Amino acid sequence: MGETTPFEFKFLMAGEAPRGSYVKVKEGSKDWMVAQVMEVTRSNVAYSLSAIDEENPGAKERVLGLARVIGVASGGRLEMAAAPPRPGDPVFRADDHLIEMALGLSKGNLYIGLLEGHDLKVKLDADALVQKHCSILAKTGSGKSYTAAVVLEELLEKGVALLIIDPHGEYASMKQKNSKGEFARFDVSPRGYDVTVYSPASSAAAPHADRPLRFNGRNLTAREISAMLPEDVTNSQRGVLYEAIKVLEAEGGDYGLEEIIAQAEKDSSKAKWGLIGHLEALADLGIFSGKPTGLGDLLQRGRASIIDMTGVPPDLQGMIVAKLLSDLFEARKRGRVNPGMVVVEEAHNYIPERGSGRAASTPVIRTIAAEGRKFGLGLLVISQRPARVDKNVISQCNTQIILRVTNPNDLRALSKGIEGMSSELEEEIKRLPPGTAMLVGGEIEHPVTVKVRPRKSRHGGVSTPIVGDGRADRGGKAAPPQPKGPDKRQDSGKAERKEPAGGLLRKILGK
Ligand SMILES: Nc1ncnc2c1ncn2[C@@H]1O[C@H](COP(=O)(O)OP(=O)(O)OP(=O)(O)O)[C@@H](O)[C@H]1O
Repeated sequence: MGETTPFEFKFLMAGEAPRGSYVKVKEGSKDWMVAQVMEVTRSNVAYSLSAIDEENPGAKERVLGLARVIGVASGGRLEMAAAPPRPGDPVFRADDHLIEMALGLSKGNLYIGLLEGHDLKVKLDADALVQKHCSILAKTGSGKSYTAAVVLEELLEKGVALLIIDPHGEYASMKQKNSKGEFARFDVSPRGYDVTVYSPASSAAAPHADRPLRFNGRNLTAREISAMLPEDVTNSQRGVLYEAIKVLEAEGGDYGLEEIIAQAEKDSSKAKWGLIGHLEALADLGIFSGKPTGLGDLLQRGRASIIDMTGVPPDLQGMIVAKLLSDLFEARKRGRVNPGMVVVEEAHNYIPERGSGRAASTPVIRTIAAEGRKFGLGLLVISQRPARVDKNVISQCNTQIILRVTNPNDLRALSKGIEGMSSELEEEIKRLPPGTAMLVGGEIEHPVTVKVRPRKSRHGGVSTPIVGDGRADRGGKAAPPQPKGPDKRQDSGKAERKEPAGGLLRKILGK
């Protein structure tokens, strides 16, 4: 009792300081100690059985806040608090400038949203995000693709070239302007972006695509084809491939996939059938026929190229991503294409964690995660199943954007893969409302909770209702809850604005 520590303190509230908001208290004579309100408790001794006061029970109500210390702002820098604040000292609502400084919010140039509990813009740093990679992890319906699109819009405005692997064709709507959202409150002007949709499927199967995605299928080396094959293709099957191509090369012929298949068929081993099956699936898709797509076209400054995988079987998607990203990474190493960022939606399908699947694309995405920054190729991975995404890749992502996650395995995976993830943060993550994200890492010094800004472009990830009560078709689950939050949040935002910054809150003795 009567204690404060350099880590936390309790205080009696006279004004408003909602959970998650920031407060300040003098540390010593001149510097401010900044703390975040973690818990708010309301109590009234008049209602305890031993002391019922029927005359004026309201007078005995107390609102207590528990604040966790972030640090001490000293000379424009945040330092660790060495001493506890003095019991009895007044606690104030922290002002915007101090919060910006303490949390490192002012360093960035990508506007993500408003800090929870304060109408303060939270910005991430474009260079750090691209060079040191980023992950967006959340359960379905939490606003994952919406938030991803907000990040992508900001990157496009900074002139970053984007290549988006889009399994469900959700991102094509970035071309169009958004028509609904709290634009004024978030200081956002709707607009569309320069986006080209490519499809690996035939033009009949993908009429919505702007262009087909095609590769040069002539004289592919055994290594190039091998890199496209799923991880579970055996060494004997790969051996058949190397033999077939060796013969075709020795004949000096100009060969394509058809010739490789025909040559592999001549092999006497049974292993050939598994290989031929994969090669035929690729040939049937027509991905190697027609004019090859220019790699330079795919990475253009301030523009997004979307690889829309709608209608492409999952194992072929992995093979296409493997080929595309290997070619792109090689071209980037040689400086033949612009720097840029590769965005992988539904990343658990393209870089599955061991034991939860295999994909041909795993090795190249791991390579980009490990070496991409040397060559100016960033990675943004998005998934609703953190536990099923390759931990090697997640741990390479310096900036994490986490929305609501409730599955215990996924929460465990977040804790393992992300530095500084505490059990308290895990609790927070379970409770995040849709459209509210926690930012961890990057240039942000301390995890922050952000109400993600409205999209400038139209959101294309809306589930299709299949029954009258608004249930959705995705995985048979109910439609993602529409964010009831914004209205409520707006109210609380207004209430907070009424309270003058620095409103006096009286601190009482510790616990
Ligand atoms: N920041 C936000 N502001 C306003 N609305 C939002 C915001 N974030 C999400 N939403 C709303 O929540 C809905 C669900 O978001 P989103 O489609 O991004 O979910 P998801 O997590 O990607 O789900 P799924 O896995 O089903 O694609 C969207 O239709 C959108 O209307």
